[in-house]
Amino acid sequence: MTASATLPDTAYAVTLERVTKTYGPVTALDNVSWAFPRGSFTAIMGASGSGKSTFLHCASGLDRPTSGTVHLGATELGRLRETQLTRLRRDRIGFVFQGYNLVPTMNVRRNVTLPMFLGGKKPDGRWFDEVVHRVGIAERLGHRPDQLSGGQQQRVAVARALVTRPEIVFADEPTAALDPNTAAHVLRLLREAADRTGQTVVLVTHDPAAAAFADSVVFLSAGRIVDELVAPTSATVLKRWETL
Ligand SMILES: Nc1ncnc2c1ncn2[C@@H]1O[C@H](COP(=O)(O)OP(=O)(O)OP(=O)(O)O)[C@@H](O)[C@H]1O
Repeated sequence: MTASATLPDTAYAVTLERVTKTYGPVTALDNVSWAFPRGSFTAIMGASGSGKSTFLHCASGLDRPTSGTVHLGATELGRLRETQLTRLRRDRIGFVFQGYNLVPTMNVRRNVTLPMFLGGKKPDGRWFDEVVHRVGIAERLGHRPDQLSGGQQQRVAVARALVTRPEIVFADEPTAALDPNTAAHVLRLLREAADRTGQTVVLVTHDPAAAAFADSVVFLSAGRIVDELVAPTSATVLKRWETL
């Protein structure tokens, strides 16, 4: 079985075409099409329940759409078997999700390097040092998650997502538990991931200041994309948000 179909344009890291996701009677995503250019940083905003997490889960292959297709580059996710999908997620995607998903029995160093270990990759020591310093967990490498605050655990999750330099980073409210200073550090790291290494960043946030780090903001309402704001500022995001 061939695992990929060729799209006309693979300048896009992720492409959703007419994606619908229903949960029983609830339509969480309603016929959504969108393409994320490689190296772009996009924020997804919308009211609670508008479908942001569902969008992220479908776009990243964590969940399968009820209908429609999702491509990562030229690879159509719907054609992959579970094991292939798991490998693709591990090798090409970095996740920062609500709830952190840290392994409770492993210390911070092992949690951060886990994706590399699982992928059989050799850790890049310099990059590891830089990432743990920049997210402010360098002094905590020997601690277990239950010895850290919520914000510190969130930073470990961010470091874990960035340390493999994945092609795409999906982040669901990665700065929600952080103080403004640390949040800005994390957002700058994500910005640089797009600018310096051409990684594609998709960030779900409720925070206009966080969205202002992105190249564009996509607004969701009732499972549909209702607007895009290019070159956002906190003020323009807030203004658009108020009329959503
Ligand atoms: N596993 C599920 N089972 C049933 N309904 C679900 C499930 N996941 C999401 N939904 C429903 O789909 C809709 C969209 O949910 P989703 O979590 O994507 O929204 P969201 O915009 O991320 O919300 P929030 O900002 O509150 O996290 C909601 O009505 C939600 O109740």
